[in-house]
Parts: sequence; C-alpha cells; structure tokens
Amino acid sequence: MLTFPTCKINIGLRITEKRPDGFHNLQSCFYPVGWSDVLELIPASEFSFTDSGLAIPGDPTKNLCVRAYQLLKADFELPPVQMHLHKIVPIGAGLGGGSSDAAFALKLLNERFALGLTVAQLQDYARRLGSDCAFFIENKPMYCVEKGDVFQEVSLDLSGYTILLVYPNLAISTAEAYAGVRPRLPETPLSEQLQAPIETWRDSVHNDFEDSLFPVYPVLADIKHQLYDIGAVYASMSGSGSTVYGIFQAPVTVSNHLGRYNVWQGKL
Ligand SMILES: C[C@@](CO)(OP(=O)(O)O)[C@H](O)COP(=O)(O)OP(=O)(O)OC[C@H]1O[C@@H](n2ccc(N)nc2=O)[C@H](O)[C@@H]1O
Ligand SMILES: Nc1ncnc2c1ncn2[C@@H]1O[C@H](COP(=O)(O)OP(=O)(O)O)[C@@H](O)[C@H]1O
Repeated sequence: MLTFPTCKINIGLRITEKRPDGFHNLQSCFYPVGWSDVLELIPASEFSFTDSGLAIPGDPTKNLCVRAYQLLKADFELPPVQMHLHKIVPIGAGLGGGSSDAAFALKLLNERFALGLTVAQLQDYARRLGSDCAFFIENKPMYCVEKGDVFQEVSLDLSGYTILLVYPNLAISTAEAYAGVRPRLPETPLSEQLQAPIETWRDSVHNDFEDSLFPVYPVLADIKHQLYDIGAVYASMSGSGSTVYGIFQAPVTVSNHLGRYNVWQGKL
C-alpha cells in the first residue's frame, strides 16, 4: 500500500506563552500543501524500515514512521511490515514533513490492518509523536492553538490560489527556533485577522519566528521580498523556518534568483 504524506504551511504564527511543560502555546492556521513524500507499507516476515531520496538526519530506528509503528504495536497485534519512505519534502523546513510521515503511517496501519481507530483516537496517538502531528490526521485547514495540537474549525478557502515554496537549502531546528522567541499575546487574535481579505494580510498576519530568525539568516527576508516582487499577494516564512512561501493569484515564472533554491509550485 502506498500513501503520499503532504506538508503544511503556517498562515500566521503567534507564540503566546511558555507553558509549564517547557513547550509554547501558539495561534496559527495550518494549511495543507501538496508537496509530498511517498510511504509504502508491505506485510513481511519481519519488520524493516528503509529510506531513499533526501538524507534524513538521525538514527533510522528512531524515524517517526518507525515510532508510529511501535506506538500502535504496543496496543495492537500488528503483523510485521516492510516500510519504505521516499523523502522529498525538505527537512528542518517548517513544513512538518516528519510529522506528516508519522501521521500518514498511523492512518495507513489503521486502514491496512483494520484497527478501527477513529479520527480522535488517531489524533491522540499522533499527539504522542509531535505537536504538529495530529493536524495531519484530518489534513484540512485548521486554526490551531495550545501546542498546535488543539483544533478549531476555520472557514478559510484558498483553493484556486497558487503557492510557491522556497527552501533555501538551510535547515533550522524547531527547538532552537523556539528558544529564540519572546512569547506574548497579540493585541488582535490571528483568527480575526484571517477573516479579512487576503490582500490585507501583508500588513497584519505575522509569523513571530521571523523576528528572531531574519536577523540571523538574511536570506530568508531576501526571499520574502523577492516573492512580493514577483507578485505574491501574501508571503511569509512557514513555521520555524526555513521555508518561505508566497501565495499568488495565478502560476508564476520562477526568477533565476529564486530558482537557485529548492522550490515547489502548486495549487492550494
Ligand atoms: C513550529 C511549528 C509550527 O507549526 O512547526 P515546524 O516549524 O516545526 O514545522 C510547530 O510548533 C513544531 O511542532 P513539532 O515540529 O511537531 O515540534 P515537536 O517535535 O513537538 O517539538 C520539538 C521542540 O520544539 C519546541 N516546541 C514545539 C512545539 C510547541 N508548541 N512548543 C515548543 O516549545 C520544544 O522545544 C520541543 O522540544
Ligand atoms: N520521517 C522523517 N522525516 C523527516 N525528519 C524526520 C523523520 N523522522 C524523524 N525525523 C527527524 O525530525 C527532524 C525534523 O523534522 P521535520 O518535520 O522535517 O522538521 P520541520 O517540521 O521543522 O521541517 C529531523 O532532523 C529528523 O532527525
């Protein structure tokens, strides 16, 4: 069985406070984007995990796909499987690629072995693997609060718009990015700003990580300016970086300047 774990962008990201557990509460709209990995699962005589494509840093036995399998194996009689992940979505990119792989692995195992888990149960397993992970169970636009794993419905429909993602070949660790932010409650809640037309977002919808990361990595601000220069209606860094995206009315010609990076263009 094959599945295609997509990624996400954050439209606005406000870090509101540090929590007693060391994590941060946030406000953000998570929006699915079609740049995807490929995950294959085949029943086998013993468990194995292999990967190809982009090199994934860290111990493969701790890959989030393996952890998803082990999590379910602890509660169910799961047969052994051969798992293969072809990695396409950049890593340390603010796109939630690893979290998506884990969530799609949970969904695939649930389906293949008829475990009968509900969406809420799958989300509970996903929360144990990472703050971003539960979003990818339903994988639809959501207003996310607390650790990014508590959801409120959002009536945001950007279908028809084109998105251009630019990964500047620079990985940023999520934990380090959080260590650099100064949490504060925004004067206007992000949910209110998102209700205004997309043309207004440039002056209102903000990713708090830009404040601490743009001075350290000037290439990020440069990409954002370039995206506006080529006609983006709205541009921002996604998550804790380093991907910067632009939303456009129609498909765009990627300039030579941006073409040096790892770019992906598609419909929202
Ligand atoms: C910043 C965001 C925004 O969507 O996305 P990415 O940029 O990673 O895609 C997320 O909050 C990332 O979520 P995720 O990547 O799942 O983080 P986790 O694995 O749970 O945590 C990694 C580390 O980030 C910090 N962390 C994460 C989430 C959160 N709400 N508060 C935190 O302080 C903690 O230091 C934690 O040890
Ligand atoms: N399947 C996976 N894909 C990507 N990264 C993974 C995976 N499993 C574990 N990881 C670990 O998670 C870290 C970053 O994950 P990722 O979700 O890509 O970050 P971000 O959301 O910031 O882009 C990597 O450094 C890697 O060690």
